[in-house]
Amino acid sequence: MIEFIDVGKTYSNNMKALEDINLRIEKGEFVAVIGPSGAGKSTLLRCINRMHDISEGKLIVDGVEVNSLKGKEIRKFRQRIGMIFQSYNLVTRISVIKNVLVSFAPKLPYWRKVLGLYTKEHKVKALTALDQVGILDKAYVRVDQLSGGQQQRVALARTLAQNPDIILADEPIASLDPVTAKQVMDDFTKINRETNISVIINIHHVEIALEYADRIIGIRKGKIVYDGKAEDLTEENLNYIYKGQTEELQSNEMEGKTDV
Ligand SMILES: Nc1ncnc2c1ncn2[C@@H]1O[C@H](COP(=O)(O)OP(=O)(O)OP(=O)(O)O)[C@@H](O)[C@H]1O
Repeated sequence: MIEFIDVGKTYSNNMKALEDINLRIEKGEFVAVIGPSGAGKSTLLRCINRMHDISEGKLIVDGVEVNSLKGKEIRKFRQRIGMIFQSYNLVTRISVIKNVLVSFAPKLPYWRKVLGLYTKEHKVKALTALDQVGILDKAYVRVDQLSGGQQQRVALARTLAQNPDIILADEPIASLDPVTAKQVMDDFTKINRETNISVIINIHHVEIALEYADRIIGIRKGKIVYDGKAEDLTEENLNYIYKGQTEELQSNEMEGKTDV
């Protein structure tokens, strides 16, 4: 379970990115975080795995108070949380399987790490993860020979091989065409249903968020302005989540500001 209690996040430039966040996400939920650009979606996600430190309140993940973790504890904690990015974060000049095997590197003794010697068990786990996302046949292909959607699946397989409790995906389909985007979202759904891993996706495509997620969290100016079932989200709710942006654009246009 992920619990935000009165969480706030202010960046060092005094930008208040999150304010009064109170949130509880149970194990196995499929949640989409939506909101206008700059609303705080990435910040929210990245606080969960301690890529960013919170400035106020408490953030508890499976009983662990995230901000109390230090050094090695943080690395161990992050092993339980898979992170998927828009840019895939793969090493494109090496094979698919080698990219997936990287997820075991933190657990390897130094000499094995240096020599890139993974165990048979690791290889089986990596191949199983590739099978789960439907690209087992690409295991020995170089990543730069794959399409964007296939590369995102490799990233997902790498995360799965790590056997996480939670997957955080920051704009995972932003660089994909609509058909491939849906295939990748289907993968997330399958993983979520089959393994009960919690999936939290930060996403710009509202219609895809509504189609795939069970729960929608709408953020506007660092605050949660909607938290409920996808099927209960109304046009009015959506206007409220995104309204601020529209209003600001209009008022900036009226004031003659074009740099927004
Ligand atoms: N490292 C940082 N230092 C300072 N300010 C930051 C930093 N990262 C984000 N911000 C600011 O915090 C606010 C929230 O940013 P965040 O990236 O979380 O928004 P977002 O909703 O994910 O936006 P987008 O959809 O455009 O990615 C923005 O105003 C942004 O400029």
